[in-house]
Amino acid sequence: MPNIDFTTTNAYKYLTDHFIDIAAIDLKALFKSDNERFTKFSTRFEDILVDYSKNRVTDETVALLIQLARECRLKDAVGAMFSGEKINVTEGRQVLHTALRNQSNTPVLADGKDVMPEVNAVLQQMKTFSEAVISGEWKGFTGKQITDVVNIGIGGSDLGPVMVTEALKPYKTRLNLHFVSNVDGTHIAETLKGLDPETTMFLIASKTFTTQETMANAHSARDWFLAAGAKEADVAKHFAALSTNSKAVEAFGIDTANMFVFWDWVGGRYSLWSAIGLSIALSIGFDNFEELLSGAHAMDNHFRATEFEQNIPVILALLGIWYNNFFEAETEAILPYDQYMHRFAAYFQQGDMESNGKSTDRNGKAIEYQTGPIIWGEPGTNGQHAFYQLIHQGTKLIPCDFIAPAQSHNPLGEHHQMLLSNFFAQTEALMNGKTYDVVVEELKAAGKSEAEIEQLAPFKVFEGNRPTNSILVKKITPRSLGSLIAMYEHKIFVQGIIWNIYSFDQWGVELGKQLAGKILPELKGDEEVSSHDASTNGLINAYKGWR
Ligand SMILES: O=P(O)(O)OC[C@H]1O[C@H](O)[C@H](O)[C@@H](O)[C@@H]1O
Repeated sequence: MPNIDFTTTNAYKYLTDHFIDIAAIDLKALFKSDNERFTKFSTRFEDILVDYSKNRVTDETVALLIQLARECRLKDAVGAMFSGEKINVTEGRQVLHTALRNQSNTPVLADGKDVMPEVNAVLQQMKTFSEAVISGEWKGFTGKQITDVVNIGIGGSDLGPVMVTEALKPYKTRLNLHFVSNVDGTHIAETLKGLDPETTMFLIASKTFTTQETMANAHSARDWFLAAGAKEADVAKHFAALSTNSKAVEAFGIDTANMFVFWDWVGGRYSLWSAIGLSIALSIGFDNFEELLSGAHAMDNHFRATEFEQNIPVILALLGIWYNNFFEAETEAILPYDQYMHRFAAYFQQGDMESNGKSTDRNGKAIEYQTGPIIWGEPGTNGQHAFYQLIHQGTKLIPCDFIAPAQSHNPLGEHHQMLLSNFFAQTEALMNGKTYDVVVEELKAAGKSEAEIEQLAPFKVFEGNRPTNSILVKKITPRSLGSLIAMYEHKIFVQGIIWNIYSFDQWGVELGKQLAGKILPELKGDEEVSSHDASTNGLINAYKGWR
């Protein structure tokens, strides 16, 4: 793996100087001076059009950013990931989620062994199982068909399946999917309220099968099931496990025939393509799940083989670095104009922030530059009526990705045109803003007095010059969604390479877990707790007094 401090490269030096020029230029002027800008700075991948022309870049910026990627030896890093090098160094693992969707079936080696036969065997098992449950051939303990499936998992064992099943709801089978993640008993209690133990199936989704939240919810689900009169032997008809940890699954009492394995070279937040995607296969049918994999595989091929100049994940990653490390933008918004994609930003909060929220470089040294951005977002148009004020007129620069399908799954009257008119209008408004002179004209036309105009005008000015990417997709289908997800995954990878961090571990989530493990037994008795700092002691003791 390359190991280069990007701030020591020539490209970084050039970009630092170049930034001073670009910071003084307005996006509108860039469009005026170049008729080819849209053609040059937009690219198509199958049914996805990525327009990055509304970014604060010139030909020179893009060329320098690509030089940066070259100096950081990005190509070698891409090769290292796909060919199964142990690039997840701190955990001693390969990073091979791309093998899970390797529909071309070419051998992929991990420790010298081709992983494809195992990958295909699990896919076959998922196909057989999901088809039996969907068709109703699979029966519950009283002989009834399964109607509802509850996926119990958290983090990467929840967010991907939730996001995809929501995004692909138009493809839904007859099964109703539910997701329980939070250890807050409310989550499982509320989910189970409407369900019938005779027709409910549980998928216990956990890479490690040791995660506290998931194990607690899995036990509660089993208690609920057994309390309905089912016997231990009936568990096999209603519980399946998705995990890398066969021993723990057996110890929990799940029939190994109902176990769907994956491997430690699949990162949790990259696992929806693995057995963790069983809830997706049940929700949209196995053929559609395969389409999702195919779409991702097509993007993998694009990422692997396309020159950086036309490589969508590479370009998006470099633009992110431009804002993060030169403009000092702290956040990035993902704004899907598609109600079905309402969990897309939440999904990439884990994908991006757990991957690149690091402050130690690959040499083990503390980092002195900015790494991963804060990712956030909500579907349009709801966001427009909530937080867009700050994006338009606040003091912070927030690069935004606008995503919209050209075709709606629900072409209801003029709804979709209204939605898309907002999608187009927002990026235009963010770029163009509104000048003082235009504001004055408008106020005059509205019959305002000179004094009123003078008083109001400053508040109505929009500076504009705010960068956006527009990602227009012909239609959100399993295939196009697969490509979109893989596009963001690879963007995250590229940024991790440039920032010289390890994107595939997540040590930062451990400390809280450890401390919770220490506090849990202290909550049991009534005695006062004094083993922590004054604040933590005070809070624990107040809780004990109130419960
Ligand atoms: O799938 P599991 O082993 O239950 O892990 C669930 C989640 O646990 C932790 O929070 C990790 O930081 C996540 O990356 C992971 O997705």
